[in-house]
Amino acid sequence: MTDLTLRDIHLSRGRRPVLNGVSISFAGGRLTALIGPNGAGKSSLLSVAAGLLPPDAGEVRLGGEPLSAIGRKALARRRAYLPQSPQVDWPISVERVVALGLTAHLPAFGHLPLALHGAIDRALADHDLLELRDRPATSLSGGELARAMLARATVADPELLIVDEPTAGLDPRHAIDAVARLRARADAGRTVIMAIHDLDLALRVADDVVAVRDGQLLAAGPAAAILVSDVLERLYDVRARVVRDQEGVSIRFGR
Ligand SMILES: Nc1ncnc2c1ncn2[C@@H]1O[C@H](COP(=O)(O)OP(=O)(O)OP(=O)(O)O)[C@@H](O)[C@H]1O
Repeated sequence: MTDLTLRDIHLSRGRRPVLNGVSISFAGGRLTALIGPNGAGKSSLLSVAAGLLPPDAGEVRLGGEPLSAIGRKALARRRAYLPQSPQVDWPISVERVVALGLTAHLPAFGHLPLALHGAIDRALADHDLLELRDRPATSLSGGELARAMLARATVADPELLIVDEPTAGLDPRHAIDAVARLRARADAGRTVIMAIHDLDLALRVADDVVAVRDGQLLAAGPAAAILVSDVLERLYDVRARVVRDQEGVSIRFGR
């Protein structure tokens, strides 16, 4: 299993400091939820963790190796990243969108190897996309496109999976299915990190929670220790109550 470690990360965007000395380790085989208010720096942190945005200072290591020392193709084979608002700019089929997630595993020329067809079929089925496989991705609804993009990010079963708001735009059934599949990937030994605003879903599946505010870590640890009133009130500046009943645990916010 592969750990991802960030050490003393500093990042400015448009001259504004957005990450100020973030150090954190994401353990292999665990699902970590990254939470925090709008503009806290979650997406920036995930982009740095994925090796897509070089930090101004600090270092990211994957399995002990600096990301900067891992070749681009090798990194593309080992990690997948789902951006916050993915887009498709031209009308390729849903099946082709999902197949793009296998690009780093393909020979440079020739047909898609038969062995990879099964992975595409599984990803389409997992994300309830079988009936949409031949539709142009540009014709999908917001939630359907979000599912196609999640299928693309997961089709190669990467050892490091970084997803930015994977449930945004999904209805309750698809959102629950999506986080359950992320949970299953962590159970299979992958390192899974998701930024998420739906804390009830985070409570349901996350092993660990990392709370970020103003570009700094406010708290990090096991989900049950971080998703508590005191931490959530300091994180979001609203009243927060963790409610336990026969249905399970949920979080209620109020002002
Ligand atoms: N391309 C950019 N240029 C300049 N500033 C940026 C850029 N992208 C993000 N920022 C700023 O960086 C800060 C952190 O943004 P980031 O997207 O990482 O926050 P976030 O925690 O993911 O927020 P949200 O919950 O709203 O998605 C914000 O102040 C944002 O305005």
